[in-house]
Amino acid sequence: MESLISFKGTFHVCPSFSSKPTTRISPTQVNICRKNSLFSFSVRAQVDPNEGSSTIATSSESVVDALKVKEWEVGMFHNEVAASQGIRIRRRPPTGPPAHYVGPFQFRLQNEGNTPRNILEEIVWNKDIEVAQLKERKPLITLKKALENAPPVRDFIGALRAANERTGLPGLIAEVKKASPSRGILREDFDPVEIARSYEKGGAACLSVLTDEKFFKGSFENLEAIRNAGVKCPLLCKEFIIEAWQLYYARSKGADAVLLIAAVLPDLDIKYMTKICKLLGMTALVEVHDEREFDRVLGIEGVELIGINNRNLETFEVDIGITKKLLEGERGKIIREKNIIMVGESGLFTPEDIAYVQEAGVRAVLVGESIVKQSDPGKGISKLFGKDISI
Ligand SMILES: O=P(O)(O)OC[C@@H](O)[C@@H](O)c1c[nH]c2ccccc12
Repeated sequence: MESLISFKGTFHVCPSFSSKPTTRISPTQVNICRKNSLFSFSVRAQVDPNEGSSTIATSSESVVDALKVKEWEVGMFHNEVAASQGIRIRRRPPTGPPAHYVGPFQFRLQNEGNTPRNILEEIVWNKDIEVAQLKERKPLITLKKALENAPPVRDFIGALRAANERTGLPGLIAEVKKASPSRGILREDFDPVEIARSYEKGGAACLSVLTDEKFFKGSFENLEAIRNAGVKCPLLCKEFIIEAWQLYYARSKGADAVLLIAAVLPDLDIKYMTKICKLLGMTALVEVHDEREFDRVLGIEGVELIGINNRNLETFEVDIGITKKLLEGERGKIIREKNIIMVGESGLFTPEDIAYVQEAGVRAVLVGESIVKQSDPGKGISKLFGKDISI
C-alpha cells in the first residue's frame, strides 16, 4: 500500500464499549493509504498506560458522517452510565459495529460487539429502530397535538387499591398476551377485545396490553381497540420504553399506565420518565428483578408502583421466590413506609402462588399465561384465585 500522507498530532481514539469513551493519544506516526476507492490508515502511537488499552486503528471508510459519530458518542455515554449502575443491556441499534473515530477518520472493526448478548438486548436494539421510524412519521409536536383528542386518563393505582380492599386479595392486572419469546404462541384464537371484556367480567382491576409486535405479537391497535370498546379497567401499555417519545405515543393510544424496566433504563431516565408520566396523568409501573435494581428504584423520588418480575428477561428463568427475597427485611420496611404498591409479576398459576406473593407483601399481581390460555379467560381468573373475585 502506498502511503499518501503522514502527520502527527493528538487524536481521540474510541475503543470498545467496555473501556472509557475516548482516550487521548499522541501518535508518533499516522499513515493514510488508498487502495482503489478505500482509504485506510495505520497509527503508531504511544499510549499512556494509565489511560487504558492501546487499541489502534485498522482501516477506515472514506466518508465521516459527523451525525453518526455524534449519535454513537451519545450511545457510548449512555452505555457507560448504564453500566456503572449495573445495567447489562446496551443501547445500540443493530446497524453494524460502532464506528471508531480517529481525527477526521472513521473506521469499523468487524464483528465487534454488534450481536445482542441476550433476548432483552435484541428486543431493545430492535425497538431503537422501530421508534426511530415511528418518530419520523409522528414527531413529538404532532403527538402532543394528538393528546388533545386522547381518551381521558383513568386512575391505575386507585383501581388496584380498590380491588385489594374489596377482595382482600391482590388486585389483578390481567394481561392481554398472544405470545412471548419464552413461551411461543399462548393462544391461537386471539381476539384482544373479547379477552379484555372477559377479564373485566372476571374481576380484573386493570389490564396490561402487550404492544410489541415482533416478539410478543401485540400491537397498539389492540390497545386502542380495547380502549375504544368501552372496557373500563385502566390499561397498562406493555411496551419496551427506551425514549420519552413513547410515553406520549402510549398516551395518544389511550394508555393509563406504562411499564419502565430498570434492567434497561438508567436512574435518570426512570426519574425523567416518571415525571413525564405524571405530567400526562399516567402511572409508571417500574419493574425490577434483583436487589440492585430494586435499591436503585427505591432511591428515585416519585415512584409509587413497583413490579417485581419473577422472570429474568435475559435468561427467561422464572422463580416466584424472587418476590419474597426482594421484599424481606429493610426493603419491605421502606416499601411500607413510603406506601408504595408492589406488584408480583410473572409465573403465577395457582391460588397457592397468589397467597405466597401476597404473604411476601404484594398488593397486586400481573398475570398473563395462566389466564389467557383458558377458553374463558374470565373464569380462568376464578381458578387462579381459588374463588370468584368479580363480586
Ligand atoms: O405470562 P406470565 O408469566 O403470567 O407473565 C405476565 C407478565 O408478568 C410478563 O408478560 C411480563 C412482565 N414484565 C414484562 C416485560 C416485558 C414483557 C413481558 C413482561
